[in-house]
Amino acid sequence: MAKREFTVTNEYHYNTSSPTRWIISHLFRYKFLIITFIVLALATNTLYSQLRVFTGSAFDAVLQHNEGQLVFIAVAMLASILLCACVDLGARSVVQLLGSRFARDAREELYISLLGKSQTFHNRQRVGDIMARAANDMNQLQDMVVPGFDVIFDSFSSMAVVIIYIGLLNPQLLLVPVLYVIGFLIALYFYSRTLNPVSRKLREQFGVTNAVLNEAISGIEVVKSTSQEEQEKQKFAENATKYRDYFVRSGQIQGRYLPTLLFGIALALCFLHGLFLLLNHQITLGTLVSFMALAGNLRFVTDMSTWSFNLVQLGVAGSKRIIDLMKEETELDENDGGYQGEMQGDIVFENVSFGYGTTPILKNVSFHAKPGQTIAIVGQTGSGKSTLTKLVNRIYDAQQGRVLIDGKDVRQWNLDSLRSQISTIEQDIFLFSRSIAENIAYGFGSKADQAAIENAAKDAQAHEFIMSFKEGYNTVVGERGVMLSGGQRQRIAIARALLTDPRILILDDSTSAIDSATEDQIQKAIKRVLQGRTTLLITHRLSQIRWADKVLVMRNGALIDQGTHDELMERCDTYRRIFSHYDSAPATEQVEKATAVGGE
Ligand SMILES: Nc1ncnc2c1ncn2[C@@H]1O[C@H](COP(=O)(O)OP(=O)(O)OP(=O)(O)O)[C@@H](O)[C@H]1O
Repeated sequence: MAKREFTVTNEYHYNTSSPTRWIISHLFRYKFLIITFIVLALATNTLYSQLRVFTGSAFDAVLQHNEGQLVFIAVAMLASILLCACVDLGARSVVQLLGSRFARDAREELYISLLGKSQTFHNRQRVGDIMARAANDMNQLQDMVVPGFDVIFDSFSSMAVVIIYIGLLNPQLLLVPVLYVIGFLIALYFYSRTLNPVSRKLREQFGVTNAVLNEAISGIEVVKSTSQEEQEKQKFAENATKYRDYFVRSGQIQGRYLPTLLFGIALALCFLHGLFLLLNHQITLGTLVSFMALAGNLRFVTDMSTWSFNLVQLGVAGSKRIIDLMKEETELDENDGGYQGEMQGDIVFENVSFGYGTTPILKNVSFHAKPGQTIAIVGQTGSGKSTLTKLVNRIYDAQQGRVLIDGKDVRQWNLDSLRSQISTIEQDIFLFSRSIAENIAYGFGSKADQAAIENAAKDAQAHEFIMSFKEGYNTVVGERGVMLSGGQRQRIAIARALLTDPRILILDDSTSAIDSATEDQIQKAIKRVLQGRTTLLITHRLSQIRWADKVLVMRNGALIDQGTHDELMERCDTYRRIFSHYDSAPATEQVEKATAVGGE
């Protein structure tokens, strides 16, 4: 079984070895619905064919002036029509239920799988492509069952029933229909084979087109500010054209569909053959009428097979894309049986090296943070400060060396237990498009009450600005929290961390452009959130560095020195360069200057 960072209890496991097996394993969860549908669909087709036979019998009754039989046939036809309508309604409802359950289960399966994927996986994937698979390919699955499978089963069962009925009328009449069915199946096989690769490419191109659109819309601010609408338009047009070309190609294949022509010829031959048997007194006129009406029923399967097979092909192509996504390798495992203790917050980096690809980013980093200590991390931009913190809660794993928490390698911890006791306040804070209260309570689930949320917000210096909104804590913050300023978002994130009360806090406070009143509030909030937990604090602010028990100085991925602010001022050149002009300029500026020096 593939590695996963998240699983749910009692999860149903589907066979993902191939698209067809996956579809079957989904559908077979609902055997009762399948059997009911098969029985009802067969009953509908039998009743429908019986109606054709009644029509022929009515002709014979008219020719024989048998009024009694004519009345009986009329009543039987009416009853059959009513029964047929009811049974058909049942069949359609059951298959709809089957299709929607299939789509729901598949959506849930994909969603759980995406939640369980590692950060490296999500870095690789384009969001637009995932969305295309999750939305459009999923819809394609539902269409594959209804009307796809529904129509295919219906037409093939109708074909079988028609052949049986014709055989019962007179076995000699089977000659042309059977030849037609054989020809039809061969043509259908070649049709599917030609259409299959085009359908697959069509689905893939849809994913690419969607990803391009998604990127342009997500980065709309950059597109506008750099006046690159034309470039984006062209890029989209190129992809949309490719999509259209596949669509046209698929249409051409459908247009060359042979069975429609075959059917016309077969119907004419059926009539000739029937006429021949009639003239030789082997069948009655009524039988000929029934035969032609039954043969006419084959038109349904001929016409429907073009688009219903196309739907199935698109569904199978969509299934393949969904399975491929679910089967994508992920690097970390949830480690269900791992260590689950209450965390003290002791962090040790032991000769840790790491790179995102082949280029090393962190080189042989070692340090120790005791429970409750605040460790500031400073260094030039791109020196690996954020990367270092990402190894603590296993967003990534160290490639060499070990990261230990409370003396245990993070890889030995149960992932959920590890991550739930570590909070991160990123530089680029992500808020969900939900209410402020929900955003603060995120990570605490439904356990947080309003009073606790408000207390956390007060401690994070956020209560005041939240109350200035008309809807207070119920204000919805817009996608990614766009309705809030950077400083406001940061305080919401601090409130979230205060509420979760983690043992280890990772705080990236590299933002600089904040006015002094807000700055003051943020400083207070950060000072409050540091209390009582081990904190890794990425910062450019001297005031915060002064609170730290230890400062780590990073340069080009190496930890070049560590100690208290005073010790480092005394012995570390790079560090001294950072703060040598502190008296007059803000710390951020100093770091920027030092970055230029440090990078030399
Ligand atoms: N997801 C990623 N995939 C590939 N490379 C990455 C990824 N994230 C960061 N890097 C690279 O790793 C290096 C270190 O980045 P990191 O974000 O850790 O630096 P930093 O010191 O936190 O920088 P800053 O102060 O600008 O935030 C950079 O060269 C960056 O390009």
